[in-house]
Amino acid sequence: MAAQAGPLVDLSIDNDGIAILTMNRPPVNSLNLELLEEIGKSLDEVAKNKTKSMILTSSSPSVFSAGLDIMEMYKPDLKRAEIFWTTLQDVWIKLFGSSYITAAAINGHAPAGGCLLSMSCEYRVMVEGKYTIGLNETALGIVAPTWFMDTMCHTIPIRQAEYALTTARMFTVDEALQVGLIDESASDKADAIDKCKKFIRKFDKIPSLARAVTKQKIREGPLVRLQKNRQQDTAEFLGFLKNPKIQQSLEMYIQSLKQKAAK
Ligand SMILES: CCCCC/C=C\C/C=C\CC/C=C/CC(=O)SCCNC(=O)CCNC(=O)[C@H](O)C(C)(C)COP(=O)(O)OP(=O)(O)OC[C@H]1O[C@@H](n2cnc3c(N)ncnc32)[C@H](O)[C@@H]1OP(=O)(O)O
Repeated sequence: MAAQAGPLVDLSIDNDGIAILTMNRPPVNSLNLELLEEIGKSLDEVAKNKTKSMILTSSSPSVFSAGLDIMEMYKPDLKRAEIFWTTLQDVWIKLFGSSYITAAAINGHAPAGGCLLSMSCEYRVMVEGKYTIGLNETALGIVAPTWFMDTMCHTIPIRQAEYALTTARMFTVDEALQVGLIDESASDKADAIDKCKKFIRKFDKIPSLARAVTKQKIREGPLVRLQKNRQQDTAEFLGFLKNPKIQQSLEMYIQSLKQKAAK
């Protein structure tokens, strides 16, 4: 993978007071420990500055995020893997449970953890193109953690979520629109950001405390479930990583990604 140039995230505040959080880990914004830590710090910053809203996007021209960095899970140092997983949990708790308004401008592919980040926002606009979005874990022989599933069930109807999760369905932009996995499509990144801003402006006349408490109450179930089961969730993740069969399939998966990239 290419060496990192520049900061892993960019956090800027526009003239309307909207925070734009841009993931910047070329080539595919795979979520390693350091990127997750930086996303977490930026979410803290947005909350601390009482910014009214945030748009999550990517600096890549074709990938929103490739999901978790496979290299964090392949033959890992178990202490780092534990910190990696708890940092991912923290990021999800901060994003899914945030009181400020959140939207994702999905400017490219969003498999697995990339889909999770976008679904944790309140609104999704995806750029038209040959991009796909979804939770593909079962295709990799693994089970998405319960909170990944809960997040999908908060986004699309439960029947569709069950079907998508069990079949590892990767949705095209049109299919995602049809099922409600995304709210709008856009011609390019600028259009996606504009559409996210239009969504954010819908709240101009809604009292912000009422909005925030309503959001938190509606999202309370999945949040409490993870908060109560964090240790068990982490233990399950580490248990997976210790399984030689999982390590073997990871190795094969990495090879297949590399072969595809080399073509
Ligand atoms: C995968 C099995 C995990 C098993 C873990 C075990 C237990 C865990 C238990 C529970 C956790 C479960 C939760 C998992 C959630 C996840 O997010 S897993 C990650 C799933 N992500 C993917 O499957 C996406 C794979 N990537 C792609 O499909 C494509 O790269 C893309 C995103 C569609 C982009 O395509 P594009 O053509 O633009 O790029 P390339 O494919 O050429 O890739 C460039 C470069 O980047 C490397 N790479 C791609 N994805 C990842 C990644 N997720 N992690 C690390 N590296 C990645 C790719 O190998 C290329 O590298 P290079 O050859 O060195 O250039």
